[in-house]
Amino acid sequence: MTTRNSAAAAGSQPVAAVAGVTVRYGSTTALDDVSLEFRSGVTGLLGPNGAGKSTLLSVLSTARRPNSGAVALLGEETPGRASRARRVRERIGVLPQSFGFYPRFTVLEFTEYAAWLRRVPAARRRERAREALHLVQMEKHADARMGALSGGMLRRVGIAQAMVNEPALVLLDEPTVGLDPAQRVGFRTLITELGERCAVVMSTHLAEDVAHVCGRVAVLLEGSVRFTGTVAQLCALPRADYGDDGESGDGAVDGSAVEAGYLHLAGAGAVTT
Ligand SMILES: Nc1ncnc2c1ncn2[C@@H]1O[C@H](COP(=O)(O)OP(=O)(O)OP(=O)(O)O)[C@@H](O)[C@H]1O
Repeated sequence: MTTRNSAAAAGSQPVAAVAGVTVRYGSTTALDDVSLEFRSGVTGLLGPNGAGKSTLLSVLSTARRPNSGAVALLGEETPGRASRARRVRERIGVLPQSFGFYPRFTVLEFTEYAAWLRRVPAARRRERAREALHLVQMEKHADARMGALSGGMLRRVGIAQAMVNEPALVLLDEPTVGLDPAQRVGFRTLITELGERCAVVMSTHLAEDVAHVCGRVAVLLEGSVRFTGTVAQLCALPRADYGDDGESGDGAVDGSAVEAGYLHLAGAGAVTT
């Protein structure tokens, strides 16, 4: 049990928004008329395998253009001119579910390479790479080969490469998958810290991740948004009849309450708060 990220629940301006977004892969509709806004702090995208979470992150990263609908990122309407999309991309950090790397690269070389890809000026690349590695507590492994890292260390370097351009928006696709319980706890702390620096959108199918890290949450089921609101509001759904808001006296929620809210939605219509 932990304290929720209150910054995310605050009524700040949206950092990113999608309106009426539909994405199809052939005959599969991965996102169906999805409208969502993302603000500062950590927002969770919660849903089962195939719900459309990764597809939504690919739209938010500008990697995929929707078949229809509007996308606004960091104050810019996209998709639009290539130069505008590139400008936006330079202010976004992405941790995909898996990322490729040359195994003989050192951790520092890989992070500097990510800085180059994100068009960080040459004079600042090394400094930024070191700062990003410090953020994820990997600076003492800067000279280690990428191919020799454990899964948890690789995920940390993955976060470092996502933060190397000092992004305003960070997209994390299932960042805790494959981590052992202790690593997962450490990662939740790290993601909470990221949410204090920039807006973070994190996809997950783990209710515990949402309970520990997120201020707001959107539940996606079969490509549709079934809930948006605070984590406490999601927890309150099954208990609404009793006037229980799912929140303990210290503003904390737990994973089982999030899971109960999530399961409640399986048989319910869309809820927006
Ligand atoms: N490149 C693709 N080609 C065809 N269908 C795809 C492609 N990518 C995703 N899909 C389909 O789109 C739907 C949404 O997939 P998506 O990967 O966005 O879901 P997800 O919620 O991220 O799932 P997971 O938790 O398993 O990563 C699924 O039915 C999936 O099979």
